[in-house]
Amino acid sequence: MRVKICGITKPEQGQAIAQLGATALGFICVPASPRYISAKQIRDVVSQIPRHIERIGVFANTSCLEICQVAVAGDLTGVQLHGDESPEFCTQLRQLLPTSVEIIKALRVRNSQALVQANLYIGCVDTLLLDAYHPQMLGGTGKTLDWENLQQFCPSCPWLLAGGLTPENVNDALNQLKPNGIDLSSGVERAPGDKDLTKVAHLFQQLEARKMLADAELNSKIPHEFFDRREIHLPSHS
Ligand SMILES: O=C(O)c1ccccc1NCC(=O)[C@H](O)[C@H](O)COP(=O)(O)O
Repeated sequence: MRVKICGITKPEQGQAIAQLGATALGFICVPASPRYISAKQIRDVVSQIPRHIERIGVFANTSCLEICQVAVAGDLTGVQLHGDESPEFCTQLRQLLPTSVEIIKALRVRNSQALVQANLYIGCVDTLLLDAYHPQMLGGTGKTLDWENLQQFCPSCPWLLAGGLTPENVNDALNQLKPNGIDLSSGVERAPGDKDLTKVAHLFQQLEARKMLADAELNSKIPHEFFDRREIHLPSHS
């Protein structure tokens, strides 16, 4: 499962979080955010992390040109559109960015209409991300979604779950939903843009324990299923 830790601003924290197990680091390229980071600063973080770690720039309501410039200057592997970008805007951006650069469209879920809206982006973007709606803030709100109401959400493209995830509630969320990845920011922070490495380590311990449990369950099923199959394939004596 993809695990994106968003709102990285410090090279040493980016490096430590990559070592702890993040598959992606997120950089907030929205100037109004307390987690804002420039393309030059993104480069400083990126220079400290292994190349296989994804590097996602988060943008909101800016131009395709600005996104493309930061994507190149920041050596990004993906861009996340966190504002009110239309499917047409995403299609235009797709034509301008190299195909290797992932486009993630974030939907801030206010009501069930947002989930219907998700269908409009299929084919225009690579991945969807569901985040909580907040009247004043675009992201990093710490607010959780109503997971129970999301159980029917099953888009025909990969999707990431965001919104108020913490080391304490991540298992609850994943027991109810099966996203292709998760995205956390304020739930693993001391202050906006200042990640708490103890909380990040706790998150990965929780995910590791979950994986071990799933593996153990799978292993306990194998002998039974294997035996069943052998019986089915026994030669007939008739
Ligand atoms: O984090 C911000 O400050 C931010 C500002 C403007 C647009 C998007 C922003 N964050 C987007 C993210 O990807 C966050 O990780 C996501 O909203 C989840 O945040 P949280 O609820 O704090 O885990």
